[in-house]
Amino acid sequence: MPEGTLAENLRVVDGPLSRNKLATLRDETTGTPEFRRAMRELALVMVAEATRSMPTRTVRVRTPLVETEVEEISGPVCLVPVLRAGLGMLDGALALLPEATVGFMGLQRDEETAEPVEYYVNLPQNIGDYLVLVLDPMLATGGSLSATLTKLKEYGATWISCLHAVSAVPGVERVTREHPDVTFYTAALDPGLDERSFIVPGLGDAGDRLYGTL
Ligand SMILES: O=P(O)(O)OC[C@H]1O[C@H](OP(=O)(O)OP(=O)(O)O)[C@H](O)[C@@H]1O
Ligand SMILES: O=c1cc[nH]c(=O)[nH]1
Ligand SMILES: [Mg+2]
Repeated sequence: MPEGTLAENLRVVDGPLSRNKLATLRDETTGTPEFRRAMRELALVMVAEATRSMPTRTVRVRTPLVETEVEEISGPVCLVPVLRAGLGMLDGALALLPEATVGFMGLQRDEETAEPVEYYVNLPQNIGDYLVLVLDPMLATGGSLSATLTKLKEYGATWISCLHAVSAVPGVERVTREHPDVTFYTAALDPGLDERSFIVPGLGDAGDRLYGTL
């Protein structure tokens, strides 16, 4: 997906700060504590960007001087980390959105087929009332995200944005086409996948690097 042909619902968040965090994440010499910290900090950047498109409402407050109009995000937010690796972005997201509800989507790719296998789902029943932010550092084939979005829509979610550290072009093409009503934010857009469906250049297995299970 060369520049200029990016899907309309894809935003590449590639300012100096996210590039800097990605540099740490991509480097194979980065150990688990530093990797975890960089992922948390990248989540702060991504959430700040993704919340720009959230609807707001005007409310009145009193400053120490006068009454004035201010804006606040109009609606509760539900964060949905895709287990495990999505948990690496949760703490950063909660730092900016401390009142958010958290739903969980448990998926693990089959190592042979790279197809996602669902093992745990815990989402609010009234998720249709929420602005939903899906957290998952890696978007590779798009299979895990596609399953997540299908499940969220089955539960009634309508406003959904997805936040990723690294996305591969084939996966992005799939999810942006299948879900034109969802907005996808990624810090990096990598060209492809290897024979095991790992993103190249990528950063390796995000879950293993976050939790030391290499
Ligand atoms: O786009 P896809 O091809 O579906 O690949 C992306 C998925 O792979 C990783 O999870 P993984 O299955 O490794 O589980 P883990 O987070 O528990 O390690 C990642 O966090 C995504 O959920
Ligand atoms: O490159 C990849 C692909 C899927 N999951 C990961 O953690 N990394
Ligand atoms: Mg993994």
